[in-house]
Amino acid sequence: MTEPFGARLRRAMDERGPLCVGIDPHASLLTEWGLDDNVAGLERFSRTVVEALSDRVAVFKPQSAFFERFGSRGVAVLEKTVQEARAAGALVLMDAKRGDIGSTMAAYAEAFLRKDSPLFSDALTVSPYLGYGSLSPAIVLARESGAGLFVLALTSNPEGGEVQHAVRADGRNVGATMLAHLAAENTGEEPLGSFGAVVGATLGDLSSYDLDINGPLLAPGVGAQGATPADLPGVFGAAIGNVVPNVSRGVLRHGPDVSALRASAERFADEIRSALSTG
Ligand SMILES: O=C(O)c1cc(=O)[nH]c(=O)n1[C@@H]1O[C@H](COP(=O)(O)O)[C@@H](O)[C@H]1O
Repeated sequence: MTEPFGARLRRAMDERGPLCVGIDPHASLLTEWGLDDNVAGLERFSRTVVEALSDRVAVFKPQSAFFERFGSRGVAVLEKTVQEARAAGALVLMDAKRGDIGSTMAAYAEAFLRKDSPLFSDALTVSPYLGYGSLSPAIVLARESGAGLFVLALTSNPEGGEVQHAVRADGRNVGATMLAHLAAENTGEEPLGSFGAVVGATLGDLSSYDLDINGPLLAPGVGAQGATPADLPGVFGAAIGNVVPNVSRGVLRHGPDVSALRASAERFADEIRSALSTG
């Protein structure tokens, strides 16, 4: 049986540091890299990022939309990117933010979390806003495959609050409710549960939330969205040890030069390390 995602992630974070680099081939980045905004450019971009960083970052997070915009040939590049990154020793978190009624969610789970699927990834981002229970087919298959999920709880964008801060009849807000579901999912798991939350690094002090979910906290927003590694202890408090900060454009804008990409990722990794030690 495959070792559960949470255990594999914990080891990767301990060995390599917790940085997650996003593979987000924006059209503007392809142009900045001197590449054409087409499938060949997409392929070159993704391969360069994987080759530059797969021996040093804990996790890659390819953003599916940037591949889907090229249709089936873009998805073929995504498949190759996932497979090459995993073969090179990095974990892959597929950022596809899937969410649907349970019976359809089962098919999304098959696409990304069934071990022999062409897009099988170590973990998948999912949206719980059709109700946390609608995610249950993905949770079941993730457990079976030794994969993980990252559930959108408190997102980094300013618009997220209208949904996530909404207060329920029991007085708890929606984001806090998602965190509580995840804590229940991860109960008793060691060294770390496989069911993570997405919690933006841009959100400021989150001490009113219980972030102790015994699972990873994906923290997007570092770099282009304005958060810095030094902000992380103030945002995550005692949960800092389980935070996986994501940087996409902040690193990617340094390409296509491989050593510049590496230097940028190392800088973020160093800043994160010192934030963790002071946090
Ligand atoms: O789930 C995510 O990855 C995500 C959640 C969130 O709340 N905010 C957020 O920015 N993201 C993703 O994280 C990445 C952030 O990219 P940069 O702003 O370029 O670092 C993008 O791929 C977003 O889609």
